[in-house]
Amino acid sequence: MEPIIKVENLSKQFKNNLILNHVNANVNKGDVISLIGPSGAGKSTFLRCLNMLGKPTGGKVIFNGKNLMTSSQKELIHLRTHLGMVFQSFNLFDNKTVLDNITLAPMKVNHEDQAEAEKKAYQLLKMVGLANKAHVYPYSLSGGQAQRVAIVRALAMNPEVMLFDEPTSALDPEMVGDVLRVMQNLAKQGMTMIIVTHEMEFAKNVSNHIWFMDHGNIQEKSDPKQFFNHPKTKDAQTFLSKVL
Ligand SMILES: Nc1ncnc2c1ncn2[C@@H]1O[C@H](COP(=O)(O)OP(=O)(O)OP(=O)(O)O)[C@@H](O)[C@H]1O
Repeated sequence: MEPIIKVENLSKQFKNNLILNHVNANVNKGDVISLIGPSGAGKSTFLRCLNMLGKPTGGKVIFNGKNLMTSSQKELIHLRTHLGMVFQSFNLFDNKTVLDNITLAPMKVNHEDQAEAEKKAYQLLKMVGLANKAHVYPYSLSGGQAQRVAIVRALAMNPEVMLFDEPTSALDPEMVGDVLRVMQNLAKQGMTMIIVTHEMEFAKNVSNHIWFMDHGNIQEKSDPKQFFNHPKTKDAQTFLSKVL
């Protein structure tokens, strides 16, 4: 089976700092990958390079056989709809209702008609326990609710891969479980996911691959059991001794 995403020698330089240093990785359909590592390792930068939100300075990202590095802006807008992204800070439109937040891109970019887009939005809101929030504005949502709406908004585009950038880091502790449960259900349904996270229990119990990143490279790719019980590199051992 061809990987959905192939990352080849990916580099990202900010001024004189090489933040990503020739990263290589493959993502297969159905993979649930937790990308973990110390602060400043390059995890968010890597994730943003996968969908070209941050333009890499070298290497390739091949998504379904297409090299995103050489894709035009127009192609990227289309290709990005297949790579849903959820940010730490929700990024909802404050002046639009929850329903409009969710249906905007499916109607504008995917040219769905309103009835079709709204039907799907209601189904997805129901799935995340927010069916009664369709007509409210984001300011009236808790952080946990806003993040579940952000997940629904990404799902409404029928993505093949979901990218999560520390989706629970900005939440009050009591909200974290609601969001992680939604993500766990997505994983169970077979969604291909890459999650930058500091939630080690989630990484251990839900993902089927751990990518440990430090100093701009993925230093270990393991299954969770092996990684948490027998980290191979000194950097991973040091990291785990601090976070566990
Ligand atoms: N736009 C930018 N300009 C300059 N340097 C940047 C920029 N974005 C990130 N960096 C630097 O790149 C490095 C990696 O940052 P990144 O946010 O990818 O790390 P991270 O592993 O996600 O960390 P954290 O867990 O704290 O979010 C850091 O040293 C950061 O200061």
